[in-house]
Amino acid sequence: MSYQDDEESVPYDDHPNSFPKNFGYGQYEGEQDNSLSPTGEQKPRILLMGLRRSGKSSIQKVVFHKMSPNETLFLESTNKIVKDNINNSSFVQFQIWDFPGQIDFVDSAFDPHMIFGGCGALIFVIDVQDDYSDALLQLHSTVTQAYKTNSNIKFEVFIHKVDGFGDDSKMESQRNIHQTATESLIDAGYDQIHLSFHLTSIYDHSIFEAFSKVVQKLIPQLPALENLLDILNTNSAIEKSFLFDVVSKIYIATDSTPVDMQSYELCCDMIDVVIDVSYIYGVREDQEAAFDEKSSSLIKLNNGTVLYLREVNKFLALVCILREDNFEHKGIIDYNFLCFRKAIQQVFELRNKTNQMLNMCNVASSPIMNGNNLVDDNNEEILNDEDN
Ligand SMILES: Nc1nc2c(ncn2[C@@H]2O[C@H](COP(=O)(O)OP(=O)(O)OP(=O)(O)O)[C@@H](O)[C@H]2O)c(=O)[nH]1
Repeated sequence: MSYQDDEESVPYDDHPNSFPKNFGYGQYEGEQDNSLSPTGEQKPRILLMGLRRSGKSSIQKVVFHKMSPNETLFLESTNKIVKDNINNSSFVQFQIWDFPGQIDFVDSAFDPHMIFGGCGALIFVIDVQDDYSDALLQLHSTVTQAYKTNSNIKFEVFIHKVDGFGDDSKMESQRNIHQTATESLIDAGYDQIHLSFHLTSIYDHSIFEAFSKVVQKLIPQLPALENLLDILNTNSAIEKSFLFDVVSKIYIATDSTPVDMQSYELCCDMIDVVIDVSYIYGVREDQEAAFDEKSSSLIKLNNGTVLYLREVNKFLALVCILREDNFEHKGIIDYNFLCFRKAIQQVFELRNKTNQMLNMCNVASSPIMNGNNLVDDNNEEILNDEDN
């Protein structure tokens, strides 16, 4: 068994809705692999696990590489661990490891510390269109093994391929899976393990919404971002606002009011429109990217609602939903937005400073921690040992 160090990215030109190279996630030919962020921080790792053909690679390709869902029909089975560096705005930096379905982690040949040690979240994908009893057994063994190694991991179960299911069947599958999985953990004495469940499909926005929630749990600054969005909403009569990572369309934060799926979908569609129109009409010869500080968009819906998008930085956009009447005070909204953008920059700067200081302290005082983080080289060794 070997692992592949970073994904062979699908060439961006192949996909009609793809971004140019300098706009995308992941690593491209010629770039260096680096499991550290530019500030020297160890990137959290997200593991994608589940049985064969459950849909792991499809999820990763659709969310982070703009592959259209239909193209995933032609994906070949993964036979190595595929690592993908997601290296975008400073809030969205992590590595995704896509595991082949046939790997058995309970097998003693694998060092669980190398796999689960630096892991932030473990996504276990269950194909709900198939008989999922084996998947539930594997979920149990994977989660318990991971928890024994690293109790800080967030466990996320994607009840996947729910397209074509009615609301009742979706709820029933979720109830069954939730009940069986949690009961088996409690019976085994692991009642402290918390599993989060998400109904997902690559054929609609549910996969982006679920990934948004996974990523948000890995952003320590989330409460600060939510607070800033709440303040912006209150002072600008905005009903709902999302801070989007433009490339993947996952939202890294929203205000404290509940998310309704329709609003999220509308905002995602708006991002698509803005990016597409920008790339058709907005790119000048001397420009690399069409999404810049002047990017903004306003869409009036026929129900008296307005969608308003503003660029926050190269990779982030704020998308707000508000009543048309309240948009009469556009000047105030724009002024408040500038204050919001400045505050976000300050959060970035503070985070970078803290990380640099922490790294200096770690280098000085904790060689063990560094050892634990140096997963790449060691991992290669360990997984190659399997071959021998
Ligand atoms: N209907 C439906 N099919 C899906 C969905 N996601 C993935 N698939 C299909 O499931 C099949 C397997 O997808 P893969 O992404 O290759 O599965 P995998 O888990 O990576 O498989 P291994 O690499 O063998 O472990 C493909 O034909 C996909 O098109 C979904 O949300 N709905």
